[in-house]
Amino acid sequence: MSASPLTVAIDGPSGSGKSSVSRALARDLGLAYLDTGAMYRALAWWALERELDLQDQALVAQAARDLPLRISTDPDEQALSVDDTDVTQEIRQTRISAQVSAVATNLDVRGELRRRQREIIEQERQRSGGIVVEGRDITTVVAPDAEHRILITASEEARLARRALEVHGSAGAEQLAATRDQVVRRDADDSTVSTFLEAADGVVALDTSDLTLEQVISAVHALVRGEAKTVPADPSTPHTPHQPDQSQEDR
Ligand SMILES: Nc1ncnc2c1ncn2[C@@H]1O[C@H](COP(=O)(O)OP(=O)(O)OP(=O)(O)O)[C@@H](O)[C@H]1O
Ligand SMILES: Nc1ccn([C@H]2C[C@H](O)[C@@H](COP(=O)(O)O)O2)c(=O)n1
Repeated sequence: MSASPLTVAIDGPSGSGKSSVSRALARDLGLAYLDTGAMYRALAWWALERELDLQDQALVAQAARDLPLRISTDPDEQALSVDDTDVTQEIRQTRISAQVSAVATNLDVRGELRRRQREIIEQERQRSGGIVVEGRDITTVVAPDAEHRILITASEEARLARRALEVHGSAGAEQLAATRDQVVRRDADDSTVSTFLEAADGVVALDTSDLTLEQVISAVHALVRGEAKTVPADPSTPHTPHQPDQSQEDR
């Protein structure tokens, strides 16, 4: 356990590799791990299970407040349950990936899930010495004061290929086309409410398009150890201390 509590905030678009990298980092450093995307997926699963209209903003926001969610913060145990039903596998289904943005773009839902995320972060800073948290708005809104803030990016082409390989076992034209909705359309929808396609001020951007997963994990370790320099998003502009992003809804 490190001497003072540590939060590592990691954001990035779909298929950039943030979950794989965050889990590995947490495991290596003996920290807790929080997959915030899984929380949005769990809510989408529960709302669909209860046959709610995902377009009904007030109804889905109430579901978010009522959501009986338990999520593991152990990087070695991907476990998530809703009302004692284990949904760890079900939330990864294509039908959830296809519809989750409808709940993730509901601002009242975001307010409630962010509140829960901050609570978990605080608990784990006390209990485990720190946490690696990943999502779309962690570096900017959920934990803008995190000790380390990293945006993991990759070209659209690389992200499509990674996801196609993961879901379909190959990245031919047919598989890439089938993956497009889960990556490109979803990012377009999700980026209407969060900034994760470009690094905010003070956030280190790491382009992983041409890196293996192992190389990315090493690069992130170096950043956290302080061996790599923290750079502003645009190296041509002078670095100014981070101010929490006031432009994004923070409820
Ligand atoms: N640098 C890399 N090179 C090759 N494959 C990678 C790399 N990083 C991750 N992957 C693979 O890409 C796939 C997507 O990775 P991962 O699930 O970590 O992405 P993500 O950013 O969390 O996506 P999402 O937000 O959609 O859940 C996984 O199969 C993972 O093993
Ligand atoms: N902090 C977050 C985390 C996730 N989302 C959205 C974006 C996705 O459509 C969905 C599921 O995330 P994934 O499991 O694919 O990483 O949740 C968000 O808006 N903010």
